[in-house]
Amino acid sequence: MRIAVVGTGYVGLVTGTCFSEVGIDVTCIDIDTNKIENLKKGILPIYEPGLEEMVARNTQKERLSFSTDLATSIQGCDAAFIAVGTPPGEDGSADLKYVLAVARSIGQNMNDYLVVVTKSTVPVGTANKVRKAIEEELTARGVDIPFDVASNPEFLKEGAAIEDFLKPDRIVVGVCSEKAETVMTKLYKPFLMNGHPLIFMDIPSAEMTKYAANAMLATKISFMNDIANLCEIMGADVNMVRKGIGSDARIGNKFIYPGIGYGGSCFPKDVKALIRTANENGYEMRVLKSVEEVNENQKSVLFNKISTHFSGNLAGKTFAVWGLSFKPKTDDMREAPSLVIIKKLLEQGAQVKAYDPVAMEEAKHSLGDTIQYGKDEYETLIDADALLLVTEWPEFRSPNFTVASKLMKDKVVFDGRNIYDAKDLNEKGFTYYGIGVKQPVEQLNATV
Ligand SMILES: NC(=O)C1=CN([C@@H]2O[C@H](COP(=O)(O)OP(=O)(O)OC[C@H]3O[C@@H](n4cnc5c(N)ncnc54)[C@H](O)[C@@H]3O)[C@@H](O)[C@H]2O)C=CC1
Ligand SMILES: O=C(O)[C@H]1O[C@H](OP(=O)(O)OP(=O)(O)OC[C@H]2O[C@@H](n3ccc(=O)[nH]c3=O)[C@H](O)[C@@H]2O)[C@H](O)[C@@H](O)[C@@H]1O
Repeated sequence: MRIAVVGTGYVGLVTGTCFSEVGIDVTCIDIDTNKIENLKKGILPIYEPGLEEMVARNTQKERLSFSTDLATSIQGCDAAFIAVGTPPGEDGSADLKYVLAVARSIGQNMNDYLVVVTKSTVPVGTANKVRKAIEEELTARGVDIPFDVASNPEFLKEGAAIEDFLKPDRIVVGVCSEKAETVMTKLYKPFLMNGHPLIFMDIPSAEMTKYAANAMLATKISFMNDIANLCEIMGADVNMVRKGIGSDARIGNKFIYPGIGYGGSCFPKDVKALIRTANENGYEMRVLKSVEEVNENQKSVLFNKISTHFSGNLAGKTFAVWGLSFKPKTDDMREAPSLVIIKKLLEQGAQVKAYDPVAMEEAKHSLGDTIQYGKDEYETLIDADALLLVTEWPEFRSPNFTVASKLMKDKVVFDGRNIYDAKDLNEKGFTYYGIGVKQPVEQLNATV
């Protein structure tokens, strides 16, 4: 089989590469000439574990190629996947201009039956707009070429994208013809070996499934952040509460980790877009509005603890920040909570020295030289007044706190992801702050 994947970002590049890995001929297309030229040389636009090797392997086997030329690349394809961005417009709704531009381009160039699959996250009704755009272009050309539209939302997580794509919990496909269902079944057959379900449904339901999934996950996180904040007030420990509720299979132990608010390119924008879609249709998503509000507040929780600890005197203080990306194992800085915390510290006249294993180059696009960047995590600690753990990269999980204590000016840790043991740090002479975590008795006595 042969497919084209239009848009070579986090989703398009992973989708195209994984399809080629199972033996399908794939052309990945992008309008960004620089991106495509680099990909041809094996230079990837993003950091995603395992992707570079997989791209190299499949390019070498000539199952994966890169092009800016959509017109040529879609010829002879069974399906064309649209995987371009759908960023939030000013009113929060998903901006469909990139998706529809690709649809028009497909309509202008297709010469044979094609299934046009929307992989981008798009509101209910988008497949109809895609169909209309293609029909208009075919009419303008005076040709009548059969085609189908389908919706195939993507559920991969950055940092684990290959694993998620190759071994999906489920594959959701919205179709409206048997012919399209047959093509999609053939394409996904290699991924179904281990019993992962391929769920066919109508197109609006598939489009809605994507938003419902992200909204549910965001809700779990905001709920736990609310519980964490209450734990703190009431003298309970959210780490214990999380274990206590997570062992109930109905609740589950995933996505209930409190922190400094969810970030990334999708939860914030998809929650906004769903609220907006509902509004436009006369319905109010009350739960999701609160989810958003809790998340906005949560981004300030760590800063508020810092401000309280230093009695509001942050000018001239130096803070070591470990982790910049919105989550570990990615260089993605979109809506990263680190940006909010750093901005607040800088506004108060503090200095920031940060280290991230892969996201520093990307971070420089938004932070520039307003902060210093460390060669490694320990360098950031030299003369620091406190350490802020912002992104829970594996390399930050068990640092040598004895070394750290010798480098730092003041021994204070603000742990935005609850990865350190409060008692252990206290014993090593550190003052510890987590999110909804009980402070050790010794620390409380010392602060009183
Ligand atoms: N990033 C993620 O983890 C996930 C993203 N999604 C959804 O997938 C979609 C894509 O997201 P990302 O991959 O993160 O976006 P991205 O911003 O990383 O990549 C989009 C790519 O599309 C290209 N593009 C834009 N217009 C084009 C055109 N007319 N022709 C060819 N290429 C064009 C851009 O140059 C860019 O390389 C979004 O709707 C997003 O919500 C869904 C699941 C996971
Ligand atoms: O539509 C998308 O783009 C994707 O969005 C998320 O994936 P992603 O944003 O890559 O990363 P997640 O692992 O979901 O983390 C999102 C944010 O939630 C935070 N989070 C996650 C889990 C948790 O328990 N607590 C928590 O605060 C993370 O720190 C991060 O800031 C979803 O998990 C994917 O299924 C979906 O395909």
